[in-house]
Amino acid sequence: MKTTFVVPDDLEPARRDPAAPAIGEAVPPHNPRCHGCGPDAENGLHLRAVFGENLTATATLVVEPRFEGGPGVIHGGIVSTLFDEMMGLANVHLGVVAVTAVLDVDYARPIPVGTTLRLVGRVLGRQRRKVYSAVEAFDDAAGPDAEPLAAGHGIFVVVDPRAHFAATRP
Ligand SMILES: CCCCCCCCCCCCCC(=O)SCCNC(=O)CCNC(=O)[C@H](O)C(C)(C)COP(=O)(O)OP(=O)(O)OC[C@H]1O[C@@H](n2cnc3c(N)ncnc32)[C@H](O)[C@@H]1OP(=O)(O)O
Repeated sequence: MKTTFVVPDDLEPARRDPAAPAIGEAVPPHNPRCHGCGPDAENGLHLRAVFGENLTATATLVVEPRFEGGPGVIHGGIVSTLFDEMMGLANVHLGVVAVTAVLDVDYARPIPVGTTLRLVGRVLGRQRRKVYSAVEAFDDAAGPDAEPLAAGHGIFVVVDPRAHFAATRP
């Protein structure tokens, strides 16, 4: 991967919220209308992630023809959306509401329509209100040792949801 994103080497460890659903359980959608994970989002991605060890969240997704950008390959904006969401879902381990401030995507390989992607989001650590997270997308058919097709990093900032969404929540 050739990203220039810098992960600080002095991150504080992130701690799992004891009240979060157990490892192996589904990550609950944070908003039923969310384009990434909401079950009620018409035309949404409907990601279903499961909590894993080491502050990870994992999901699989088939690259449908409606996700096409270049001929026969996924649109880069869809990859960005998947990455934003998968890191957001991994952050649910922490029991905080954190919104994306920075999203960095390394598109390493073209991803053909029809690929089943395995997406793994992971919390790396914290720095005050910032949560640093990472994500990788693999060809699920390529086996456990395959290199990622794309990878990303994000900085999320913990907010008070009542104040942050006060003006926009329906
Ligand atoms: C109740 C249920 C609700 C559920 C909702 C769940 C949502 C989850 C969704 C999940 C999935 C989908 C996710 C989505 O799609 S979330 C949707 C996309 N994101 C947004 O809409 C966020 C828009 N931006 C903002 O609201 C503000 O800018 C935020 C809140 C991010 C910061 O403004 P705020 O005034 O509050 O904070 P601050 O300025 O004091 O900064 C605080 C710290 O952050 C650092 N910093 C800030 N910006 C940057 C930057 N660009 N690069 C590097 N660092 C940055 C800053 O240096 C400082 O660090 P330090 O000084 O400590 O070192």
